[in-house]
Amino acid sequence: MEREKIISVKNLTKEFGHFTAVKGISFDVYKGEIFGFLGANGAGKTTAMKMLIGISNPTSGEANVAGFDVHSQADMVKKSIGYMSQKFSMYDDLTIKENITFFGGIYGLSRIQIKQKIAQLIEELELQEVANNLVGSLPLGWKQKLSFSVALLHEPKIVFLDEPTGGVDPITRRQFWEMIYTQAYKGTTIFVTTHYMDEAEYCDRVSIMVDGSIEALDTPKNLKEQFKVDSMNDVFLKLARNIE
Ligand SMILES: Nc1ncnc2c1ncn2[C@@H]1O[C@H](COP(=O)(O)OP(=O)(O)OP(=O)(O)O)[C@@H](O)[C@H]1O
Repeated sequence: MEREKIISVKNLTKEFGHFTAVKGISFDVYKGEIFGFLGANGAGKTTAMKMLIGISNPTSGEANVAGFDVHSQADMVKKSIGYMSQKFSMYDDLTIKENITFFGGIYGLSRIQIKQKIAQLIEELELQEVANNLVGSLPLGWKQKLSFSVALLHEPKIVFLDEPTGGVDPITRRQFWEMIYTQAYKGTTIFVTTHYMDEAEYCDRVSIMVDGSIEALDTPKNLKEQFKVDSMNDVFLKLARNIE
């Protein structure tokens, strides 16, 4: 059976004046896949992701996300996806319940749906003791898990995660990845950027961007074989060195 493409990108390009940040990238992502979008600082990952979530117009090329064209149907793209940015995006001065209520409203959930989601999330994340505490008082790892859950409130087909685990310890990162696996198992597609190469190993497939171009794209296993190394970290280093 042919796998369902949920993201399809062809020659996608973004120029800022004379500088080309994304240079004609092409790739497909399949339903339920965990797709790692890697690259060094400044490689163009965030710029590419912004085009895929419909908040930045491509200079040229095409991208279809969840069945919608990012250029002409950006509003539909936004409704079909969840997004969690590098910068934690909840309100520190609202409680956990208030944040869920607020974002549920933005995503168009009814009052009953919001109530159900609050109960569900508080139980799943074991936040019973702190549900009425300000989000600002939570440890970063908890905020990130909550932020991920909030990005999924409207049950999007795809969730885009831009360096979701920055700054937390390996155990918390591992717990975060358990949540990602659970969600992918339910059929949600996960598009994730990360700087942590151990996390790249957890992805179904990984693309590696260097200076605006995708220089490698395959499963972690195949990439390690292709570059004749034992870890994704070494794949990354070898690729960056070859390009220089
Ligand atoms: N609005 C903009 N105007 C001009 N240049 C920009 C703009 N946004 C990004 N750039 C440049 O495009 C390049 C790619 O930036 P981008 O943020 O996409 O990289 P990245 O791979 O996401 O890096 P990081 O991991 O640091 O977030 C960088 O050289 C950056 O300075």
